[in-house]
Amino acid sequence: MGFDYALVHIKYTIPPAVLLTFLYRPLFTRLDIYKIGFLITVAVVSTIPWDSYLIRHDIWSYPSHVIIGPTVFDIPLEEVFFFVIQTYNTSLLYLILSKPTFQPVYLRSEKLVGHSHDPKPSQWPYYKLLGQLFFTAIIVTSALMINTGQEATYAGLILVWATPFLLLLWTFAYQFILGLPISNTAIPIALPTLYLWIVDTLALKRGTWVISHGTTFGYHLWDGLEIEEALFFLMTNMLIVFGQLAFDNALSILYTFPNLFPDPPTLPSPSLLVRALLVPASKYDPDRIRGLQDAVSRLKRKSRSFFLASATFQGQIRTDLLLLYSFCRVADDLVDDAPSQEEASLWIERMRAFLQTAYESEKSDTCPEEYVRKNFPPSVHSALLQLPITKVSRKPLDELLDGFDMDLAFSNKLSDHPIKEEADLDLYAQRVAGTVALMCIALILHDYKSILSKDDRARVLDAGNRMGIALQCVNIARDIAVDAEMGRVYLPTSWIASAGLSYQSVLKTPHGTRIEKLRSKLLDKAFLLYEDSRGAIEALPIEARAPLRVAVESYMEIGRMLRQEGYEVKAGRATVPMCRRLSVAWRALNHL
Ligand SMILES: CC(C)=CCC/C(C)=C/CC/C(C)=C/CC/C(C)=C/[C@@H]1[C@@H](COP(=O)(O)OP(=O)(O)O)[C@]1(C)CC/C=C(\C)CC/C=C(\C)CCC=C(C)C
Repeated sequence: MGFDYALVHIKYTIPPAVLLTFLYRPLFTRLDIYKIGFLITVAVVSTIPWDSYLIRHDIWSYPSHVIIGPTVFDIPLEEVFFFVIQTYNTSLLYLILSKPTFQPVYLRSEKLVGHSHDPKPSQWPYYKLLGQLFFTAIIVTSALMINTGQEATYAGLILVWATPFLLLLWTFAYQFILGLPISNTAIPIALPTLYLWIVDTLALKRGTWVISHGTTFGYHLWDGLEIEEALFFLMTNMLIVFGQLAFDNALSILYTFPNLFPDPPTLPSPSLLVRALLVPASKYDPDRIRGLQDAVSRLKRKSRSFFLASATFQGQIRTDLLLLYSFCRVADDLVDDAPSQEEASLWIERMRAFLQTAYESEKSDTCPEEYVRKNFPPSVHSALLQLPITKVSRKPLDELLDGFDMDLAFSNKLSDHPIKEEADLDLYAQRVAGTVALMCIALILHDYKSILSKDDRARVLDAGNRMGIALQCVNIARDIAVDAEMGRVYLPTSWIASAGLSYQSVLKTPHGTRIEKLRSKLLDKAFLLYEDSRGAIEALPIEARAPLRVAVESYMEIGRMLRQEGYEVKAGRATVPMCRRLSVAWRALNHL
C-alpha cells in the first residue's frame, strides 16, 4: 500500500479542478451539471472494461507500493478517479472557453447554397464523409496493429477503443467540430493534453505507473513520455471535447428550430438529444440561422454592455434575448436614422401593422412574412420575422412604439416638447425601456418554466419596469450632447428652467456646469430606482440571476463612470473600458 498515485491527484489533478470550479462557479447551471455528469458516466462505463483488459494483459501495471489498495475490475481506485477528474477538468475548461461563442449560428443547413439562379450543393456532406472515412481507416489500421501484436499492441488498443466513439461523435457533430472557433475545439483539447503529458512524464519517471516494454514502439515524444502515453491523453481529451460538442450541437438544434422542437425542456433527456442530432441538416431552417447570425452581429456592433451580458446566459434564453434585442434595435434605428419626421412616422406605422399581422395572423389576409418583405428593407427582415412572439405579449411592443412616437414629438417649439415634467420622463422611459425589461422577464419566466405566485410576479415585473427606467435615465444622462445634435432634449423642461437654462440653450450648448448639475440629478434618480429594484432579480429563476446582474451592472457602470469626480464626457459617448467592464461582470456574477 502507498500513496504515490493518490499524490498525483492531490498535486496535479485536484488543484486545476478547484481552480476551474472557482472560475466557472457563478455560471454553473443545472444543465452544466447534467452535461458533465452524463459525460463522466459515459467515460467511466466505457473505460473500465478497456482499462481492466489492459491491466489484466500486463500492458500497464501499478506496483503495489504506489496505490492505496481497493480496485474495480483490477483497476486501482485512483485510476477510476482519474477518468472522473480528467473528464471534469477538460469539460470545465471547454465550458469556460466556449462561453463567449453563441454556437447555434454555426449550424449549417445543408441545402443548396449560393444565389437562387446558380445554386451549388453544400460542401458539408463531403466533409462529413471524409471524416468518417478517416476514422474508419484508423479503426481498421488499429485492428491490424493489434493483430500483428508486439510493439504495435498498446497503440492499437488505444486507437481501436477510442476511434469508434470518435467516429460516432463526428457523425453527429461534424458541423461543430469543424466549424466552431478553435477556442471551442482545438484549445480545450490541446491545453489539458499538454498538461497531462507533463504529469504523465513525472508519474512514469517516479514509477507511479509502469508501461510494459514489449507492447510499445519505444518512441518518445520527449524524454520520459512514450508516444503511446501521449496518444492516450490526446485521444481521451478529444473524446471529452467531442462529447461536449455533440451535446451542445444537440442543444443548439433543440433551441434553434421551434418548427422541429416546439417547446424543448430545460434538461432534455438523452433520447431527445439523440433525436435532435438525427435530424438531417437539410431540415434546418436557413432563415432562422441567418436571423440569429444577424442578431449576434447587430448586438456585437451596437452594444458592448449587452454583448458581454448575453455571453453569460445559456441555452434557449440566450437565443430569445438576442432575437428580442435585434427587434428592439432595428425598431429604434429605423426611427432614429430616418431622414425626416414623416419617414420615421411611416416606419412606426409599418411596425404597428407588422405587429398586427404577426399577432393576429389568423384574422389577417396578409401573412407577416409577406408584409415584412413588401414594406421593410431586406437588412431588417430577419429581426422582425424572428421576434419570439409566442413568448412575449403584444402590449409591451405596442408601448415601445408609443415611446418612439414620443421621440417624434420633439420640435423646435417648446410647447411641443413631449417631456415637460418628471412624470413625462418616467412615462417615456417606461415606454422605451420599462417595456424592454418586462419582455426580458417574460422570456426568462417562460424559458425556465418558472411559476411565480401572482403577487411575486407582479412585484418582479414592477421592479423590472423601474430598473428599465433607471437604465434609460443613464442612457439619457450619457447622451445629452448626442441627443441635442439630433434636436432632442430628454431632460424635463421643468428641470431645465429651474437650472436657469432654456430648451434652446441646451440644444445649442449641451455642456457646462449647469448641464452637469442636471446630469447628476438624472443619475441620482437612476441610482435610486436601481437600488430600489435590484433585489427583485433574486426572485427570478436561479440560472438567470447572475446573467441579469451582469446586464444591469454593465449598463449602470456607465452611470458610475459619469458620476466620477472630474469625469468629462468628451466627443461622442462615454464608454466603459474593457478591463473595468470585465471586473464589473466578475463582481456581478459573484454577487460581490
Ligand atoms: C443580455 C441581452 C442580450 C439583453 C438584451 C436586452 C434587450 C432586449 C435590450 C434592448 C435594447 C434596445 C435596443 C431597446 C430599444 C429602446 C432603447 C434604445 C432602450 C435603451 C437601451 C439602451 O441601449 P443602447 O445604449 O444600446 O441604446 P442607444 O445606443 O442609446 O440607442 C435602453 C437603456 C433600455 C435597456 C433596458 C433593458 C435592457 C431592461 C433591463 C432590465 C431588466 C433586464 C430587468 C431586470 C429585472 C429586475 C427584476 C430588476
